[in-house]
Amino acid sequence: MTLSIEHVDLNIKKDKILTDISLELEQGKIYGLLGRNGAGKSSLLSLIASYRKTTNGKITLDGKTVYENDAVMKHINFLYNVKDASGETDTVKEYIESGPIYRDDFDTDYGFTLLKTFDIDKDKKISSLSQGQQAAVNAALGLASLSKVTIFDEVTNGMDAPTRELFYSEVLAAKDREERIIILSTHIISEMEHLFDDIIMMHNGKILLHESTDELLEKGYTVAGKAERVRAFTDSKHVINVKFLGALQIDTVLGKLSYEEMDIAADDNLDISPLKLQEMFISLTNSKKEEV
Ligand SMILES: Nc1ncnc2c1ncn2[C@@H]1O[C@H](COP(=O)(O)OP(=O)(O)OP(=O)(O)O)[C@@H](O)[C@H]1O
Repeated sequence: MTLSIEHVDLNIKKDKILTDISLELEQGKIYGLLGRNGAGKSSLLSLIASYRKTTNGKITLDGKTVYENDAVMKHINFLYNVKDASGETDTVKEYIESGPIYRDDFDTDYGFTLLKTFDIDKDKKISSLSQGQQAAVNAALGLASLSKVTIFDEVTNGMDAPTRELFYSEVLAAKDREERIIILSTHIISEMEHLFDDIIMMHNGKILLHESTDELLEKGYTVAGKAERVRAFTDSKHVINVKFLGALQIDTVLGKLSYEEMDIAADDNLDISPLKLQEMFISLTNSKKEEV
């Protein structure tokens, strides 16, 4: 199964929201969709879910057009946080039980198991749940509908740390069990980095990069130590980020280190660590962009 996005533009009135987006997403992978506020993540996701029509270009699942095609759209599930659930009259139980009405791949038993996992009282009204509990119910709906393409747009917002951890485990299990395409858009990068097979970074309505997480993080390293020693070590290198923690300087560098350089770093008491996705994201989405 392949989800293809080909040369997609989205204009709203005179504003160019998305420009020439092309991506190919494969089954059995979790994609981390990253971008600063307003980068265009939700806009792109709403096009994949057929909530909007592309201005140009096309989106297909296994070659079949997604937009206004019920046979394809039923395989795509888009979960996002509802800002105001005060109008919801259903209980959590009724909400989960109505899942199969909307999605024929909905696993009601799994939905109830997830409620227990997330410690949600199924007899409570949706409108009476806290923000984090509503987010957990939303996540349960997305996981329990076994859609081939499952999109979670910042669904962890409001969840506490233990609930987020439980959600991450369920996402990983769902990917392995059903070989889904799972797209997670998030700002909690460092915490979710381990989930992502691939990273898609967006900036100003365009794709900045799409790479496997492993390959991306092999493109550089960080050097930490006494400021003057770090500066001397990275002087002729491609530094994309500099951070200070007290007397410690931490440089993020693109490129590979030779064995000789590693020996020099060790002699200078410098700590060399793998690249961190969050540091890379911050520097790449600064106004002054770097090529990777
Ligand atoms: N209905 C709309 N009308 C006009 N502009 C819109 C509309 N929806 C979104 N935009 C604009 O499109 C751009 C991308 O918004 P989008 O919500 O896709 O970003 P995002 O990456 O999801 O941001 P965030 O991380 O803040 O949720 C923003 O500049 C936003 O103002």
